Amino acid sequence: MSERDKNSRPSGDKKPFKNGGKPRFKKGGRPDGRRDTRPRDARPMDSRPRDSRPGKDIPLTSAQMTRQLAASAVRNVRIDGLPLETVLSALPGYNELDPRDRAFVRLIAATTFRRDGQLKAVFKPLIRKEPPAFIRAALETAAAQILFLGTPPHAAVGETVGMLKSTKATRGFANLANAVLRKVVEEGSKLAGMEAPRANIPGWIRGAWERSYGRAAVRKSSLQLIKDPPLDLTLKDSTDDNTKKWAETLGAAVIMPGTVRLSSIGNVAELEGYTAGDWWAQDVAATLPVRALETALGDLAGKTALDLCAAPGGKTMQLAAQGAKVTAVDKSESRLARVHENMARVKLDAEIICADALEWETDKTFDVVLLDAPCTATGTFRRHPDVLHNRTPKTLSQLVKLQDKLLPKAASLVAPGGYLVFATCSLQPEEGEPRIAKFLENAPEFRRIPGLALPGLDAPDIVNENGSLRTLPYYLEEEGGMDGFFISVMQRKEKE
Ligand SMILES: C[S@@+](CC[C@H](N)C(=O)[O-])C[C@H]1O[C@@H](n2cnc3c(N)ncnc32)[C@H](O)[C@@H]1O
Repeated sequence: MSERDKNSRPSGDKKPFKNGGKPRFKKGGRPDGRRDTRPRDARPMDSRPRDSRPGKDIPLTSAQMTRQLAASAVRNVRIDGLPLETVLSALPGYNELDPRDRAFVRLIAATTFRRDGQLKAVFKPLIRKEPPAFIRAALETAAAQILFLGTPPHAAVGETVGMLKSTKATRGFANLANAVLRKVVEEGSKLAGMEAPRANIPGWIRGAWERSYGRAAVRKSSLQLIKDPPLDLTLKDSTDDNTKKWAETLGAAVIMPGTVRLSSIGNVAELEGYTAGDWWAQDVAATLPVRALETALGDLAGKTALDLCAAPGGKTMQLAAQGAKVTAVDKSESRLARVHENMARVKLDAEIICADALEWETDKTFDVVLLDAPCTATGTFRRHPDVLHNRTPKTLSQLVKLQDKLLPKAASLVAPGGYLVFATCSLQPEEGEPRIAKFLENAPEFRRIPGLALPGLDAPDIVNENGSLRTLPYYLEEEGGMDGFFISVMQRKEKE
């Protein structure tokens, strides 16, 4: 064993997973004993189970590697509470895979999250003692391939068992995995079929949705979770003629003027119009905050607009395409890099500022302030099923507190007579109406603009009893659904 391997092996513990698969060094510490001071999402994530012993490992084949990466991704999303994309790109080996293998790893992990409740139901009668988290993830990802992705069972079982055998720390679970996965091949379809798709939504989230939107709405929405999501494109020129032209060019459906839909995501950068900057990818629901503003104002051309929390820039592009003079603020430098890229590609201008919105100071006020607030993003589960598994009631309450601070700050930057839009891509009721009610209690200079019509969108019940817009994932059901969004438009009095 090399010096490095000796150092990375936690001392005094010879049995694999004695502690349930948790890292054997102190939380926040590193195997060499020094404290890792980097932020959690900046630390490298190991694709191996954390207490594996590299010196004894057998090299993985590429097929085994894809299974190991998928299982590691599922485990790490659950344990570290980070987005799947962040976890994947931090896994050693992932970025070096060819694009097809990368897509397969992502598909396996996403399908595991989409089918969470059904997979739990499959394993319940098959596993007596809960295995460590990585082993559990390896079993679930293998079952997702067998039951939902059409992978030949012998390949899914063989590669998973081979992958477990290759590492000393997981070798002891290879026989168990082999036996359990063979049962999955025999009985899995029946067991999965007995569980309703709504069980794929974690209980605490499902309960909140059912209380707010009713059981039927949640059942219908859960059917969107198990489907491949479509791809919506927002057109820079949103006229009817241009919308029809792009629908024909791309073989897409018209969802509303300015939005066309392709039935699957594919490689966006290869589509006609991407390089020329004629459109950008954006779910139709995410376009509604700016469309609601347009309805309230009539015309955005020449108005000053502040897009607070702007990255990656979907709404900045919309505002600029409508002729507004846009200032875009976000605190994430890496996400703002995407705003710069996007604005350059679509050939639109905005002043782009990297700052914490709560601390950012300016003498200016704006005709329009759009606060697309940081939120749990549970409304985006069609494209990001991991959001249902890396959020907790604690993260929800932290985000609500942040929203309660950001709203008055955004309001302070609205000119007299100007408009304030609050939006979240969340289905959690706490991240919608109660935030507006709380804000308005202390801001009598603002009033709601209720019941905004959205021309051309064929989704009923979009305006709630308070006049806010609330979209649910099963709207546009036949066409592939839409993200869950909450949107409220308010206006500041001319004189106070
Ligand atoms: C929902 S996303 C915004 C999506 C964006 N409006 C769009 O349409 O593409 C929320 C953004 O808020 C940013 N953010 C979170 N807290 C912030 C803060 N205190 N100040 C500024 N930006 C913040 C995050 O970096 C993230 O980019």
